Amino acid sequence: MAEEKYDFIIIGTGAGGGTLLHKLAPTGKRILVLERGGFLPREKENWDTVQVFQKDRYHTDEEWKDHKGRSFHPGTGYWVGGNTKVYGAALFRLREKDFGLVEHSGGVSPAWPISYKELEPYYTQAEKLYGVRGRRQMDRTEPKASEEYPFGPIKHEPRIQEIHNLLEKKGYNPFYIPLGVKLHDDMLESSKCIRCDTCDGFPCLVHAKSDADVDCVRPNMTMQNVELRTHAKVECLVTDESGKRVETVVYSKDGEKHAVKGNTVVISCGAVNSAALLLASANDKHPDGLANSSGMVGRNFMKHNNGAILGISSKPNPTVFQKTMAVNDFYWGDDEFKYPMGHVQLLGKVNKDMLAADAPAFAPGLVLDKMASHSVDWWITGEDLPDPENRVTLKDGKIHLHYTDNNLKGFDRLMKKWCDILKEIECADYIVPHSLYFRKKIPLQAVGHQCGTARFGEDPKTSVLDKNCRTHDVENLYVVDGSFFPSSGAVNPSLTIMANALRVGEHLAKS
Ligand SMILES: Cc1cc2nc3c(=O)[nH]c(=O)nc-3n(C[C@H](O)[C@H](O)[C@H](O)COP(=O)(O)OP(=O)(O)OC[C@H]3O[C@@H](n4cnc5c(N)ncnc54)[C@H](O)[C@@H]3O)c2cc1C
Repeated sequence: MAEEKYDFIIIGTGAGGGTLLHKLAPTGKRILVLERGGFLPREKENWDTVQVFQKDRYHTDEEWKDHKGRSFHPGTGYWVGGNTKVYGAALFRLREKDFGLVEHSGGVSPAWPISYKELEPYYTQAEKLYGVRGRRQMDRTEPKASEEYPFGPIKHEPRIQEIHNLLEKKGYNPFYIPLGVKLHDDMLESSKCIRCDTCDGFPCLVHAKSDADVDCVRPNMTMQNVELRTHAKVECLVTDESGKRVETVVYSKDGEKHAVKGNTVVISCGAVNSAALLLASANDKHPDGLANSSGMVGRNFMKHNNGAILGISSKPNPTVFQKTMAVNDFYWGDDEFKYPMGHVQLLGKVNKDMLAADAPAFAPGLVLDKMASHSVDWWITGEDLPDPENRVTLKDGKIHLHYTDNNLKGFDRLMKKWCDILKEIECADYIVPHSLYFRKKIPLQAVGHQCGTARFGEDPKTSVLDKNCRTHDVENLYVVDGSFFPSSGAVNPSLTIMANALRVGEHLAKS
């Protein structure tokens, strides 16, 4: 195994790793990026619902196991850009209170070691980097921002505007989803985004979605100090004799093992794979896994309580680009329930092929088509709480994921509440639960919002990373993907991962 030496080695190119590369590339330091996937191919199948949703074309065919040893296919993909290649690009800031300790009906959501104010400048940078479109001051739970969104909001289509108006009339506060989509509504002829119906959950064939590949990796990969190796899966990290520094990164490519050295090594493989990599790197000095003196590596895995519903009414819904509106009126609870409930947002428009995989429960063909053409489709998120027993382990080199639902009371109330509201405003004669979006038939598959497996904190006994996301135990090892979350809030996680990567990047660039 030939050895080469770099200033920084970044492992993984998703929301965390890709954004970090963007921050570090201008330093001129020698950077090696190792990514287990390749570039996601641009092909007609990018926008083919059957390929994407029924045949899982862009998901890994790897098998993970649940706590009973049953195999399942996780809803995750390995590409340059990571899961941002298929995400819905809803780019939210956590709420200010999410950074403190919050009492939930199901327990406590712990405080972060940094405040919202400390992360705020990096949220602003991340919104600029990913060109977020939105409008401030419509969402009452929105934290104070130092700047406007870089671009105005993506407008609702007529049916959604109608629902927006109906909700407002009832006293609710619908708002525009902050979106990382390169859409210029007023100049569609020159807009990169063509406002189509294959965005949320699909790769973007015309590269009009702001993702870590298009916005961070590609613009930097031709720089002389940056080297990207794709199809390079990191297998383990080897420390020096003291166990205090990572000396060598071992990866496999084209069936061969390679070793590289880096002054600083940053893991960003996604919360599950980063934990797996630390566990796979156990040695004499770190018998329970690298940087795991706390025993917390792999624990406190979170993925949100998620639900999707179709509100079907007699009125057709010809909306094409549907993911434009959200509601946070119940984020912190309501008059009858004093604990947090969660967040409501529109999904990308559901079509008959997305419903088809659930066909035994419904009538096929025309009926599915009719349902899809009359439905308005919603995504509900509640916070799940960190539980040390919800965890990633490795057995015989295979990922095992143990997860038991928690904190469901507020989430269930929100689901019911939202269904009642849709009926009240006559936007749903009936409601159909829709389980396809994250393929929730086997609930564990739904790992899109994975986080928490190497949380940051002040105390090395209860956390894996310090405030700067450096491992407490190994002085040149950092983690910058969703693993660092001590709690998950109830809005989509990516903007927080990106903002934090910029924050950690600044620290690394200075040091
Ligand atoms: C269908 C879907 C829709 C979503 N919609 C939204 C949304 O609208 N808004 C939002 O905020 N979030 C959304 N998410 C979640 C979002 O995509 C993730 O939160 C985010 O991508 C996580 O970033 P990350 O850096 O932690 O991991 P990832 O983005 O998953 O990146 C991990 C990277 O590490 C690489 N890797 C893994 N293991 C190794 C290894 N051993 N060696 C080398 N490389 C490795 C992977 O290939 C990948 O490139 C969605 C997710 C899905 C699946």
